[in-house]
Amino acid sequence: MAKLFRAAIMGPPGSGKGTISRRIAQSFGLQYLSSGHYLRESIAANTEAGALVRTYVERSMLVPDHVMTRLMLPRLEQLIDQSWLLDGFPRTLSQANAMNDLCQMDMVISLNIPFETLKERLSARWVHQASGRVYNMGFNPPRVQGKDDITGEPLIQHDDDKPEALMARLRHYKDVAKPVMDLYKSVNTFISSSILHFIVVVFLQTASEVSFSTKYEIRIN
Ligand SMILES: Nc1nc2c(ncn2[C@@H]2O[C@H](COP(=O)(O)OP(=O)(O)O)[C@@H](O)[C@H]2O)c(=O)[nH]1
Ligand SMILES: Nc1ncnc2c1ncn2[C@@H]1O[C@H](COP(=O)(O)OP(=O)(O)O)[C@@H](O)[C@H]1O
Repeated sequence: MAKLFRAAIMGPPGSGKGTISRRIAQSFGLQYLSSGHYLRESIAANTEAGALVRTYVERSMLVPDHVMTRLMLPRLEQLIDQSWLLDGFPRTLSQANAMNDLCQMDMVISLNIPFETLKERLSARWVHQASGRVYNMGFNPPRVQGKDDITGEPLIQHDDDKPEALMARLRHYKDVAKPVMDLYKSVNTFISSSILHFIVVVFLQTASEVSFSTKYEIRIN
């Protein structure tokens, strides 16, 4: 059996985690698992658990660790014989420790993006609320302005993507992410975006059949 590959991507809001990980997963044939997606699914299911999750997500607060692990770990257990890329999980040390009890990660990618770039990207980010599909008026605009490509439903902008909210979100991200990064650095599974840039460039040079990659741009600080 081919060796399995398990990776996670980390980065502050607006760093491009969702955008790049969907593309990496698609081109390397990995299962893509997004914590945000499963949380939105749980909210849409209108259960008691979903109602609780909603109170956190609506305020851009981290959902409690025990709720997150109960949501994510069973899904990972089902994919025990597959390769995957995780977006948005683990986000805290407690989540990373719970993950480690289930399986070892082969690679953790951290996107390291300058503040000014995050600000620009988030102010131009439009999302389709129900699916979490993300657009950017400059980088990957929708086919019809203000409308989701698949459903045609209206796109929205999140209040906390505004520049005034960004500094606090970033500070919070750094506080929570640092112990997680330290953990993965200590077991040598950690790569920063400059190395990721190198990997993607090599990939571009060797996988010319993957047309999306030629359009991808990664900024490094
Ligand atoms: N210019 C540019 N924009 C990007 C890039 N990657 C993502 N974006 C846009 O930046 C915004 C944030 O990306 P997203 O994937 O939602 O970031 P996340 O919050 O880390 O998951 C979105 O509007 C994306 O369309 C990139 O490499 N270059
Ligand atoms: N691993 C996690 N732990 C706690 N809360 C999470 C986690 N992943 C996602 N969330 C919650 O879901 C929201 C949306 O997540 P996501 O779609 O990954 O967007 P973003 O990258 O902008 O935070 C977050 O603001 C947070 O409230």
